[in-house]
Amino acid sequence: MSKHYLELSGVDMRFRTEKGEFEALKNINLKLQKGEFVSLIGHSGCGKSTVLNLVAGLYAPSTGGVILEGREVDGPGPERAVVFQNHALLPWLTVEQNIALAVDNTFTRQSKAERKERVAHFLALVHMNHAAHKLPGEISGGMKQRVGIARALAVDPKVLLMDEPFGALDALTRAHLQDSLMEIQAELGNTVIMITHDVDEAVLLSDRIVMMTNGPSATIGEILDIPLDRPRNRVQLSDDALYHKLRRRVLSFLYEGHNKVSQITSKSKVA
Ligand SMILES: Nc1ncnc2c1ncn2[C@@H]1O[C@H](COP(=O)(O)OP(=O)(O)OP(=O)(O)O)[C@@H](O)[C@H]1O
Repeated sequence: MSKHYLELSGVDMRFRTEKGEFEALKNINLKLQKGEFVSLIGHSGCGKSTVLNLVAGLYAPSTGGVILEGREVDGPGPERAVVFQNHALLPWLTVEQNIALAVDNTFTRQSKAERKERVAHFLALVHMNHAAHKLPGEISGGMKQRVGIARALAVDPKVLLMDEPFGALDALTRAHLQDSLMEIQAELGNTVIMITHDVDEAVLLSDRIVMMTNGPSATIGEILDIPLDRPRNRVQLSDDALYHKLRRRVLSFLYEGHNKVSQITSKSKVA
């Protein structure tokens, strides 16, 4: 078994289009440890969602493979839960029922009482017990996103995949949810891959930031370690020199322009 928990190994992704084949990703190599929080950042269209879809098992790589705990991913599975930007809750079910549906489908051998308790636990974890009986149409965008996260976590995924989970939210709600996510991850220790366009969000939440070059044939340009102590406090970090250095490194990567895949993958540390 690979000593890494999750691995993308030599992954290329080519799509068939009307104009012929389009190579979105070229030679993606990434290894994650269990419990690691990794962000993917890069310009629009570089292939971040494609990477996530490959790990989710929604796409099969054209070359290479995705390996989780030594086994090749060959389709979607409950051990890899996805949270999208637009929460995708079923509008005719209450908050509680939305989570219960996922729990009931996954834990078929558990008693009704056990499943009910699980739903309540995850509702409480995202501070949504007070709205358990509301319909998605009756709650705010931030609350819907909390429910989406609870639903994803309630099935005990080994890997949580998040595609710009807070992208559609106002700054304050976003900050609250980032804090909640850090607390939850500290408690549950899920392995997370999150796509974001927000440099501050990436530095605040991540153990490592994976920076992608522009497509076509996008690849990993640089991987930045984020050695900031946890728990992290956004107010304290605003005065932290290392935080600013890391932030600057990501910004300069994004603004340097990476149209051509000229460099081999480098791993950088900002000391
Ligand atoms: N099913 C598909 N068929 C053909 N081309 C695709 C398909 N899915 C993605 N692509 C192309 O692959 C490239 C990467 O797309 P992807 O959605 O992964 O980028 P992204 O980095 O997530 O973008 P954004 O940040 O704008 O969401 C784009 O050029 C896109 O047009």
